[in-house]
Amino acid sequence: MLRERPNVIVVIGKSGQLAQAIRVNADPQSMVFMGRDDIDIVDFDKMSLSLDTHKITAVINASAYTAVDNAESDETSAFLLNEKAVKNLAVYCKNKSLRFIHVSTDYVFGGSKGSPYLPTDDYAPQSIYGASKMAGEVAVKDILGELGCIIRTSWVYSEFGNNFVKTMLRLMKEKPQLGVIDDQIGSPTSAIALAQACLTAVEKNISGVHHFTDAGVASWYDFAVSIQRCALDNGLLEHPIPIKAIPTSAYPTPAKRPSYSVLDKHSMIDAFGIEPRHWQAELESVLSKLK
Ligand SMILES: NC(=O)C1=CN([C@@H]2O[C@H](COP(=O)(O)OP(=O)(O)OC[C@H]3O[C@@H](n4cnc5c(N)ncnc54)[C@H](OP(=O)(O)O)[C@@H]3O)[C@@H](O)[C@H]2O)C=CC1
Ligand SMILES: Cc1cn([C@H]2C[C@H](O)[C@@H](COP(=O)(O)OP(=O)(O)O[C@H]3O[C@@H](C)C(=O)[C@@H](O)[C@H]3O)O2)c(=O)[nH]c1=O
Repeated sequence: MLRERPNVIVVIGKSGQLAQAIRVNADPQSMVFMGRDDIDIVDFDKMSLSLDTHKITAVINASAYTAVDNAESDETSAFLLNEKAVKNLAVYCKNKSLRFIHVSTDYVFGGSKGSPYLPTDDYAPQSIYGASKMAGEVAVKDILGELGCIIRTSWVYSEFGNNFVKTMLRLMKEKPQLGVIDDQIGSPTSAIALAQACLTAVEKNISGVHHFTDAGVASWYDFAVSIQRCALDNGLLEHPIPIKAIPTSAYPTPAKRPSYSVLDKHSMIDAFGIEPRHWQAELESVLSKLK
């Protein structure tokens, strides 16, 4: 006897930070995770064949080209994944009347506003990564209109994959001292909290552009100092090293990053009914899992 296929939410991405965080948050029976070995989202026909094997209620796109500095010399790959693949997913969702939750970044903004960016503020990406993510957002808006949901977030970290927290912990073990930029301001965000927001967007049928980050504001230097303090408190590090606050000019990188990219979360708090926790509380939770 043929068993009826269950309805599932498809998550594009498997080994990335957000994909793994969604897996921790969600009912495994109702989710299918598709990494790059399972689906070719850059080719519409191949992608459709893979998606057609499931009975889908919604698609969450947790995939992206996220190597900010590498994107400066690999624009083609960044746009393939952050624009073309997003277009493909949006068209598929439109054709099948599926909900599409897409995740974007604070790096679509320029950084000169000086007060928290609203979901409706103008784009001014400073990097190829930011420009490619902007192109993906524009595609979702054009193709799906108010049927799509874009969640912009920033400075994501977790116990999974690669991120600033893990880089800092490694460098704090290897180096006698560190210099960390203190004139780029944003909001660190736990992937676990972001995953919950993505699932809430599906559950509550939320559409439009919303900002989700942890509460509070920090420079990368503030974040590094807190990482070291928490890691010493819970035994992840044995001894402190000096951390020097440095200007952006003292840490040259291929990609330019916004000097200020705090995101205004009011529309998200109203629509999602989520009150984000402060980033320092989230940091303690994540570091306790790394012990
Ligand atoms: N990391 C951050 O600081 C921030 C991230 N964001 C956004 O959040 C989202 C999630 O980011 P995050 O979890 O950190 O990303 P990661 O870099 O941790 O993971 C990237 C994901 O993209 C998938 N992927 C990469 N290349 C391909 C490909 N060719 N085909 C299919 N899938 C592919 C990977 O698939 P696989 O599972 O097969 O490895 C992986 O699951 C992204 O949209 C990102 O732009 C926004 C702001 C900050
Ligand atoms: C390693 C290191 C970095 N830095 C600086 C460089 C940079 O300005 C900042 C952050 O460095 P990273 O390269 O780890 O982070 P970066 O890749 O810029 O992180 C970004 O990723 C993408 C995907 C996003 O969408 C953004 O929201 C943001 O999280 O810290 C130092 O000042 N000292 C250091 O020792």
